[in-house]
Amino acid sequence: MASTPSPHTTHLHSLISSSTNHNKPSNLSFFHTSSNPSSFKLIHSFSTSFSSTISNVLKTADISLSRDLNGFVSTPKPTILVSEKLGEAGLDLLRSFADVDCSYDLSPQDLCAKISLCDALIVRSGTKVTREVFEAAQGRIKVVGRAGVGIDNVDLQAATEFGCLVVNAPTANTIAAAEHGIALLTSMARNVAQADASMKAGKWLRSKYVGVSLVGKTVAVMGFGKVGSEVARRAKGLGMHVIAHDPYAPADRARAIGVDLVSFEQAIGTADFISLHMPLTPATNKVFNDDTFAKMKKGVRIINVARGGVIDEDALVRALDSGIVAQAALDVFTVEPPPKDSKLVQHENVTVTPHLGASTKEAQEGVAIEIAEAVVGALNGELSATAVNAPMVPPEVLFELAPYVVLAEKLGRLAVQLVTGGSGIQSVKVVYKSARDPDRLDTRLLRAMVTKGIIEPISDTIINLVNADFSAKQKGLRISEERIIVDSSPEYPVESIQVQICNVQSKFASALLENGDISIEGKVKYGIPHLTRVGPFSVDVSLEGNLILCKQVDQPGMIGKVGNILGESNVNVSFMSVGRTVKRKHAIMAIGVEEEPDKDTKKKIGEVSAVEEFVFLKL
Ligand SMILES: NC(=O)c1ccc[n+]([C@@H]2O[C@H](COP(=O)([O-])OP(=O)(O)OC[C@H]3O[C@@H](n4cnc5c(N)ncnc54)[C@H](O)[C@@H]3O)[C@@H](O)[C@H]2O)c1
Ligand SMILES: O=C(O)[C@H](O)COP(=O)(O)O
Repeated sequence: MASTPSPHTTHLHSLISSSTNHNKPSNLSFFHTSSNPSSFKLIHSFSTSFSSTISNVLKTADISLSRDLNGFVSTPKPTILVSEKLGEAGLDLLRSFADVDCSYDLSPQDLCAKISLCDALIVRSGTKVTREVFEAAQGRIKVVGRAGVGIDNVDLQAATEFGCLVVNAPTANTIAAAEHGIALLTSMARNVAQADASMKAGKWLRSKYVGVSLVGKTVAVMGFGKVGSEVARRAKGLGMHVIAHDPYAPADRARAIGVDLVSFEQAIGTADFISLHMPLTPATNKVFNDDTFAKMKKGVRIINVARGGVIDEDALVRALDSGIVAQAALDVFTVEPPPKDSKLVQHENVTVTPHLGASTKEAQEGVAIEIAEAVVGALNGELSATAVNAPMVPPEVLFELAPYVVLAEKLGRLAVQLVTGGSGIQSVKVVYKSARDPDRLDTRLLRAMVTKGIIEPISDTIINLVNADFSAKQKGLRISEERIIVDSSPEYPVESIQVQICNVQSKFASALLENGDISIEGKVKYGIPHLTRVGPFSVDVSLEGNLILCKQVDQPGMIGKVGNILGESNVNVSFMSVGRTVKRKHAIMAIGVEEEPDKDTKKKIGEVSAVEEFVFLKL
């Protein structure tokens, strides 16, 4: 195991892959700025120099998975523990390669007892792969395979710390989940489950179970990803009007199937049915709560085949009791299985299924094959396209790039927060200014970090060096790169990094360039990442804590006014910088703050007469 990582190396650890695939072309492109003779063009598949750099890194890394796996592969037969039911085709594939131990329904203690004898573990959503499991494995376990999409039952941080690769099977159960969503939608609308139960209890209640029709009704699909878009397609086939909310879905993908992308408020305020398909992330945790139920159309019907945690379940019971929500159909729960006396499960207007979304024969066979291939490949030391974490690598390996790695992620994270919800991000450009010869500057790690910064806040996928390009492609996100050679010291790998998000609307119009792209730029100064440009405005603040960007009329006293408001609310200002394009016209202030200002404080800043716009950004 590696020595304790520094904050910088933690980022590196999270990005280093287990091995590299020299054959896999990347979607990376470098573009030429013809006006600038020192820039260069390379429509790129991984360059030889790059591949060998990474490869060498992995070969020399004491704890690289490559090396662990190479060592492991030389042992006669690995052991794979399968802790939940897996399709036979997947099991056959595993058995042809390893000793397979199918032990279902293990207690946490039994799992911990077995794990030190296993090289890989395959689970579904029912097994909690906790830090204790990795501790108990005593370094033997190399791969955890999640036979499905959601990886919220695996402690990814612990897996990464213990050098264990986690892979999932993200595509094989999409249709099954979408079909289950539609099954719940239609059966809920016609009270199928309730009517069935009443008949089995000897009753014949024709007038009690009059349903509602679907044709012409509006369904809001919340989360327009793989499952959401398939649900939308099917709902259109039922004659429904389909709208969707997904701040990060491309509008043209929605348009192609006749779906309007709308804001969260519009979606929940106009829909007759709301179908949930977003991942469980800190941003979506309990996003359906008392406040949001109150904004819904009275009598709305809710379907959840995503994750229980996106709904505040107590609030849903209240909304059902008050009639705001007429019915709910739920496949997933905050705690699974839910308590037997759960008011939600027992509610007469609620239809429930025990997390069956992915449970069709076809999906389970598909998932089993997908995960078996991924686990066997990983045990053979191959690059996995569905890796969701990465093993740790010693800090010295990419020490030089460490502060730039942090800068790249923070710029991505900041840029994505400047996008107005509903805009849909399709194209991102990363511009590196460097004095280095291009062959001596490996930007794949930096690009992966920008990708990580952009995607992680909007997804439950952990982005690393292995899966950054794959994840961007899956989300329809094109990341292009430009390198501009500048006349400075080649001692430093990068002079500046600029992140541009193309053709989107921004919450903070001052971050837009003339061509309509959001643009932010940063540098590393004394080892610390700094924000140095927002749109056309130069600033200089270190990227630590949180940030307020504020555009105001360039006049005396503005720093004091905003500073006072923050001070009165006990918000500590850590850094501050003012930039302007033309004297006495407009300026922007970049203010580093340690705490997030509360609603009132933000309101007061917005009310300062010379403040034209401002935004709070989490780093
Ligand atoms: N019930 C089941 O058995 C079952 C089966 C498959 C998938 N799932 C769950 O369904 C969900 C979707 O799976 P998927 O394969 O479609 O994933 P996906 O990543 O393809 O799609 C998720 C979409 O949600 C969007 N999103 C992120 N944050 C959002 C927000 N705040 N508001 C609205 N949209 C947001 C993303 O941009 C993305 O387009 C996941 O939670 C997954 O675990 C459940
Ligand atoms: O995230 C998923 O893939 C689904 O929730 C399916 O979970 P399961 O494998 O436990 O059925």
